[in-house]
Amino acid sequence: MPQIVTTAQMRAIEQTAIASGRVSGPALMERAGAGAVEALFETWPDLAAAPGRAAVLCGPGNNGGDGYVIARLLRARGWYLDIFHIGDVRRLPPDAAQAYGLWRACGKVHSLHTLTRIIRKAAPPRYALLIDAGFGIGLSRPLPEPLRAIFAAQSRRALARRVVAIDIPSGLDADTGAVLQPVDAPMDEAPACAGLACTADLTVTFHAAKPGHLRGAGPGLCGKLVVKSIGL
Ligand SMILES: NC(=O)C1=CN([C@@H]2O[C@H](COP(=O)(O)OP(=O)(O)OC[C@H]3O[C@@H](n4cnc5c(N)ncnc54)[C@H](O)[C@@H]3O)[C@@H](O)[C@H]2O)[C@@H](O)CC1
Ligand SMILES: [K+]
Repeated sequence: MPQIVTTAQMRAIEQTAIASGRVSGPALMERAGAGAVEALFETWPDLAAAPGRAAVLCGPGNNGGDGYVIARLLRARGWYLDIFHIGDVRRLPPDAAQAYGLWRACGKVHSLHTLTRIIRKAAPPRYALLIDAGFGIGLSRPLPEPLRAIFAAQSRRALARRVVAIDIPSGLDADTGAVLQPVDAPMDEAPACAGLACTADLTVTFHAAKPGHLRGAGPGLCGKLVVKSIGL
């Protein structure tokens, strides 16, 4: 596997593999989800031994699809899952929609606003794990406000004991390592405190690291970086 690929190179590698008929998009997504679960249990064996409760943030693209695969695999291992979808599930792209459909045979999906209400309560539930499958290499603009409030709360460890980011922490540009800043972002706060990006303890990426994991704000937001093969 190469050590670093840009987002354009990653998309080209995936498209070539899919076009050759060697693998399908949904199969790649299954491999990504399985790789993420493997990495998190390798990193935290205590979580493999004692299933707990996890919150999964699922975004509007294929990163969200990875989240639905992971939720299904964790449920099969005895975890309780609270799934929060960012956006409208009816607009998911095809591979992610398929992963969503398979999850819906196992459990419910809540809107992101439900989690916003939970974090406003005096004593929010502390999840064993927060899974950030919000945005991956397709992030194109600053994070929406409700998600920023959730990541700001998590920067105070208010929500979960551990955070795993799928492919890249949401809010971080995978090519540049920059945190995308909205015009109303507070200038005097660090990106994590302002919720402009997810601060992870573990980031699981696929095939190869992306430049943004290793540059700029990347190392500070990714935590431990694990690269998993998806057979490309
Ligand atoms: N079959 C596949 O396509 C596979 C995809 N993979 C996963 O898919 C990811 C890439 O998927 P996508 O290209 O769909 O990209 P993303 O899932 O990162 O998100 C793209 C979507 O989010 C929207 N968006 C971007 N920034 C936003 C913001 N700030 N607020 C609201 N909406 C925003 C875009 O308009 C687009 O609809 C990878 O990072 C990886 O996690 C892996 O599962 C491997 C297989
Ligand atoms: K992510």
